Amino acid sequence: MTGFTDDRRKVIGILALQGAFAEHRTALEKLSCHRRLEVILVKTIEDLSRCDALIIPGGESTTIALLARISGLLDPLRQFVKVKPVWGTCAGAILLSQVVENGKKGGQELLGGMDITIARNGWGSQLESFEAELDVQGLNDPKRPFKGIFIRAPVVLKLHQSSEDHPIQVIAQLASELLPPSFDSSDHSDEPKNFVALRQGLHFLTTFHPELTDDNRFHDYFVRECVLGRS
Ligand SMILES: NC(=O)CC[C@H](N)C(=O)O
Repeated sequence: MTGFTDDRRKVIGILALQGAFAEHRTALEKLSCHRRLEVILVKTIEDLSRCDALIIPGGESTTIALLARISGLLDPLRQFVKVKPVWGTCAGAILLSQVVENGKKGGQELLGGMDITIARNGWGSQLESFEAELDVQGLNDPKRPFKGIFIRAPVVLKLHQSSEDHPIQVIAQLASELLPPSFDSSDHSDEPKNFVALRQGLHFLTTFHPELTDDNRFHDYFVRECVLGRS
């Protein structure tokens, strides 16, 4: 609503079915603006209904989706994604994607939200886990690189055509020379395999784990741009 100021603290939920949810809570609590936030762990439909925004942590996307179905959260989460800001990290990024490749045999349930195709475990067994400095032009203090921690991370394969209202913005990239050999220049397509943090409209995804570092610039970005910036 134009001109409306909301003095209530924003409630940020962290989906707490499986994975690195506790680390996200710690990172949010260290933000300078944390007094404007209430951070809650989300395990039930009632928890979700209190949230103004949600973080879906890393872990195992198939397990998180299964537990969401069992706890009756899957459809409420799909509704939530349509109207409120969501940040997905790693497994959470997979859940936020529209299409997954290399998903679980027999199919894998997604929430959608970001118009992209993502490859689960996209780095393969060769580079299951690695750390790399990221170019973070979309963050505060952009000249300072960010240590990206990638753990069986997904790879963004394709940005789908998105409407002018909701363009996809690249927030962080991995230097091309850090891509595994299977992604080198022999692949002449312009698919964006080095895009590791993207924003589209309300939503934000990182294919790595900012919550496992002491650098909370991605948490600051999500809160500032997607949550508080909307009041
Ligand atoms: N660190 C992670 O979140 C790993 C994601 C995991 N490979 C999945 O499919 O969900």
